[in-house]
Amino acid sequence: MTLDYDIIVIGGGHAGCEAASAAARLGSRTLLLTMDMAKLAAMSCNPAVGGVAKGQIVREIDALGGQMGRITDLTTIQFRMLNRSKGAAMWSPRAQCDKTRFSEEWRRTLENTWNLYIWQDAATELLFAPAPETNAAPSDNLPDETTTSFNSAPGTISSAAESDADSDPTLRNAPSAAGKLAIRGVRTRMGVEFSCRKVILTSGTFLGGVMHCGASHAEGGRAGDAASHGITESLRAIGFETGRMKTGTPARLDARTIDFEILEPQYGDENPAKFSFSPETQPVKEQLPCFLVYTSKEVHDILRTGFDRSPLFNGTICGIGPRYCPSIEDKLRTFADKDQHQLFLEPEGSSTNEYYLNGFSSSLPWEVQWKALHKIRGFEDLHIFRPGYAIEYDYFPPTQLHHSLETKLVSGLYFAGQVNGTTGYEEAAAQGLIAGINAHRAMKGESPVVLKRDEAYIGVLIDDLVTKGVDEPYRMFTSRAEYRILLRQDNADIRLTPLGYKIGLISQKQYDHFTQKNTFVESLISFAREQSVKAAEINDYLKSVNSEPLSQGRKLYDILMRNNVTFDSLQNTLPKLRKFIAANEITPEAIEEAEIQIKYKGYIEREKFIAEKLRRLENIRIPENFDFHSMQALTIEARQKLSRIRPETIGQASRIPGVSPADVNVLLVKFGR
Ligand SMILES: Cc1cc2nc3c(=O)[nH]c(=O)nc-3n(C[C@H](O)[C@H](O)[C@H](O)COP(=O)(O)OP(=O)(O)OC[C@H]3O[C@@H](n4cnc5c(N)ncnc54)[C@H](O)[C@@H]3O)c2cc1C
Ligand SMILES: NC(=O)c1ccc[n+]([C@@H]2O[C@H](COP(=O)([O-])OP(=O)(O)OC[C@H]3O[C@@H](n4cnc5c(N)ncnc54)[C@H](O)[C@@H]3O)[C@@H](O)[C@H]2O)c1
Repeated sequence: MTLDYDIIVIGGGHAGCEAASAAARLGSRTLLLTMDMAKLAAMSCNPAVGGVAKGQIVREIDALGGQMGRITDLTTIQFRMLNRSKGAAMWSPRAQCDKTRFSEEWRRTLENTWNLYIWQDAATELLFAPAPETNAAPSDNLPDETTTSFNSAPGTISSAAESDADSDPTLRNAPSAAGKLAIRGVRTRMGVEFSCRKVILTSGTFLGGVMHCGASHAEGGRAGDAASHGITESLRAIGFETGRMKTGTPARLDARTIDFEILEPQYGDENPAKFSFSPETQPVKEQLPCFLVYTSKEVHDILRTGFDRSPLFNGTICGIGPRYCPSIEDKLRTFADKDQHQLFLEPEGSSTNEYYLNGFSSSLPWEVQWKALHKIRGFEDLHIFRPGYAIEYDYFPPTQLHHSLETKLVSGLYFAGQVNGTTGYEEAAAQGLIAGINAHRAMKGESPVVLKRDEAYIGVLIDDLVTKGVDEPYRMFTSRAEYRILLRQDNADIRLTPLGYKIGLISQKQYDHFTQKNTFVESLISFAREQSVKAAEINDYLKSVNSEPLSQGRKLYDILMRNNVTFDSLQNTLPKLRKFIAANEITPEAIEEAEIQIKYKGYIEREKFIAEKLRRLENIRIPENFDFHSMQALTIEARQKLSRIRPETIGQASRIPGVSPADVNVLLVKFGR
């Protein structure tokens, strides 16, 4: 018996859950095939969402109509806006989550998504067929009449998506049939064969997973889960490149055995914000503290006694590890002169005694971890639920993907998440969302959504992956983005919600909420532009915030451009401002947005100008099958790299490592207008 779906998502992690949710909500009959449905969107490592640059990604996911922000809000136990003291471009929301409730909330969401079916099993083989000459038309995608379906109800597609797709530059032309093979189905460990038109592979750290703790090593996708075999082999057999990467996690500790009285607490924000732009979630009400603890020379000395048995150092693990989330043994090597490292002790939930020790990731023998941890102040009587371990797994170099996240070798096959060499829940979820959207759009014969580098961190992430590839687990940083002032967490909705609405993921209600916020922002900015303020009215206030007093009246707008001057504090001084805000019921989010737009206007305009100038290169397309080897004027290295990556535009070609400005000029002479 064969079961048929439009789209099959393999893996119910952060990427797979977003992919399945998006594809089904857009109208594709979707199957989420995952090894354990009790662990949907499981947080394999730290129970936190967001942080520097990752928080911006979560806001973007939410603005496009994804779920991660909403589910984080529903399960937050501590919220902090990191980098508040820096400029708005650096503000990064971060939430500590209740790990169990996060996963449960995802399960509730997916189980109640129409058009989405879950099957608990392991995919062991991908099934291929010869690719049609061109991308299949929607009518070719009807299920085979001879196959059996659970439910034949057709999905609905937003009409806005269909009418506007071609006029929106974000929705680029679909790649034509991506090679000689097309995906046609999946076979599972239980021997079930599913047929489908699209597959999104999101199997995370599970492919060929091997876990290490000292000399002990065992197969597994993460602690408590089996590894997954068969997929890598079936892809390698048809020409995919694969590699090995590694990552690690720290010990989990029993709160009953920690002396919290002597530890330094770290509380959440007094007025916590939240991730989702939707009014349907609220900021966390009752927060739990994290705690700071510190290693010492004594702790380091004990850890060093295990180095010869650390699989990271004795050659047992050869995969490439994350430079930016190093293990404690890596830190001792890199910073050999430091006698102390700060660690964060984070609760894993509100109804568990389990604590996560952020910064102490390790694969040292468990007894070395145990002894060293007992020397940390506050941990003298510690009980450890489980020691830290490292894991090695297969990934697929992401230069094998189009920007749509469809593979270049197999039409209809998409990769998203850690299988693409990234690390982090947020990076995975973002890719899952885009792959889900694009697999659905390809089903309908519509062009893929490709976000540009000046539109979203998600655009930067995917462009970096497919253009530059990865030589270590890729995590997002603000420094990876050229246009940080444009890509702020506060304006993710302005950047992306119109697109989310257009493609059909943002509801009318949410869109109306968004337009209302914009109206508030604009009216407040206009008010500030129009209102003059007399020196006598405001000088006392200005002195109180260490700002130069006025010698004559000025527009409110000009005063707001100064440091330390905020709408909030000005409301007490200027009754007309207070009345305007109250009469128009302007929300705190809109006030904050208006203030950021006023304060950063000059910077924002400068970045927009540069982005516009450089966009010219993004719009010059390179023909799909162009023979770069025929261009003698290019360096040999450029010819090789361009032939391998096959950039779609001159902008993308210019970002490929090894393609010089001189090579770009050669391409411009050939293809420039
Ligand atoms: C030990 C460890 C430490 C980590 N440390 C951190 C950290 O501190 N912070 C952080 O952000 N990230 C960390 N990561 C990585 C983080 O877990 C991933 O980046 C993130 O979960 C990736 O999401 P994903 O959806 O790509 O894959 P995963 O979350 O790994 O999900 C993969 C899913 O696919 C399913 N699956 C796999 N193979 C198959 C198959 N053949 N058939 C059906 N289903 C399948 C699995 O059951 C699972 O549900 C760590 C991971 C591990 C294991
Ligand atoms: N192997 C992996 O895949 C892996 C392993 C570990 C971490 N990570 C990722 O890296 C991130 C950790 O990186 P990070 O150290 O830059 O943290 P972060 O991005 O969460 O926060 C940035 C900074 O905020 C500060 N901070 C404040 N409170 C904190 C708290 N309770 N916990 C942690 N930091 C806090 C720290 O100074 C930290 O450096 C995780 O959020 C995770 O996404 C990935």
